[in-house]
Amino acid sequence: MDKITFIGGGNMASAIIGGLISCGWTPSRITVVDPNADQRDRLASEHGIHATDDVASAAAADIIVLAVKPQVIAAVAKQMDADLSGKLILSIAAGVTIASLESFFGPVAIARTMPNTPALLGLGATGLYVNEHASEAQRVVAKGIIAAFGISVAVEREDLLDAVTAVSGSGPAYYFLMIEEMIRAGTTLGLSPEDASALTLQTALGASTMASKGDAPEVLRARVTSPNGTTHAAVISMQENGFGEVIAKAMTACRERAVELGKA
Ligand SMILES: NC(=O)C1=CN([C@@H]2O[C@H](COP(=O)(O)OP(=O)(O)OC[C@H]3O[C@@H](n4cnc5c(N)ncnc54)[C@H](OP(=O)(O)O)[C@@H]3O)[C@@H](O)[C@H]2O)C=CC1
Ligand SMILES: O=C(O)[C@@H]1CCC=N1
Repeated sequence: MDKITFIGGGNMASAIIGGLISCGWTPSRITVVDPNADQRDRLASEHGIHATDDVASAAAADIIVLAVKPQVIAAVAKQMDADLSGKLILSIAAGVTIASLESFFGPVAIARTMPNTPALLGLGATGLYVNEHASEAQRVVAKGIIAAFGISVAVEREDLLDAVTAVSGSGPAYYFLMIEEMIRAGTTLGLSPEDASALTLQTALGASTMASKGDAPEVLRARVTSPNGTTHAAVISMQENGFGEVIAKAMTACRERAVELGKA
């Protein structure tokens, strides 16, 4: 059975580890490396996995997940300073290209991915691009790991991973912001924060569940929108205030930041 080591035990590693374990990975196959003792203690007690601060020890694993900030990866490679032939490196770092990763770790099998935090619930949406050094078996392993915490999309070109970051990697935050703002506005309109929150959250769940059943979002929206009714008034206001433009600009900024992070 393959052993997997996460370098970096922060938000995203926690989400993926939670997903792997709830999908049946035994904790004894999973190690996390993190310099922060509190972080290590939390992950070890929460998941029953091994936690260490010894980055070099990661080279012993079959699969090494790079779950540190993009700017830290070069230092991690220096600390490891090991021949990783035959291993699979799975990077989740935003923007960091396969060319950069190969310059740090050598010509080894690399799966560059872009997951998102709903992985914690098994509801992750992940983009995947695998380099030419990965065998078919390693590609299958990478897809299997991702499948443990949600769906995946294999992109045709590596640069499309930055678009994946703009859609789904950072995407949960856009929905959380929408939820925050709807609760705030509902409260301004007179509801208690508790009621505004309960109604907003159930509406988000209901809408996303309906949208996932196959009908196009514009069709579902049309069914809510009575002629010249209340929804029409709200949607017209959103469109007149540049809602589509706001989203498009935000996602472009996201992709540009991913490209920048890859150059850092
Ligand atoms: N959060 C998200 O939604 C997503 C994040 N990502 C990517 O995941 C990666 C991690 O992000 P995220 O989990 O949010 O970040 P976090 O800051 O939560 O986690 C990174 C962890 O790595 C630790 N760390 C720092 N240096 C080292 C080192 N040399 N060796 C081992 N561990 C180290 C940090 O410790 P300390 O805090 O003490 O420095 C921290 O615990 C990033 O590259 C990001 O682009 C990808 C998709 C989604
Ligand atoms: O904000 C970030 O940089 C990371 C990458 C995608 C989601 N979180």
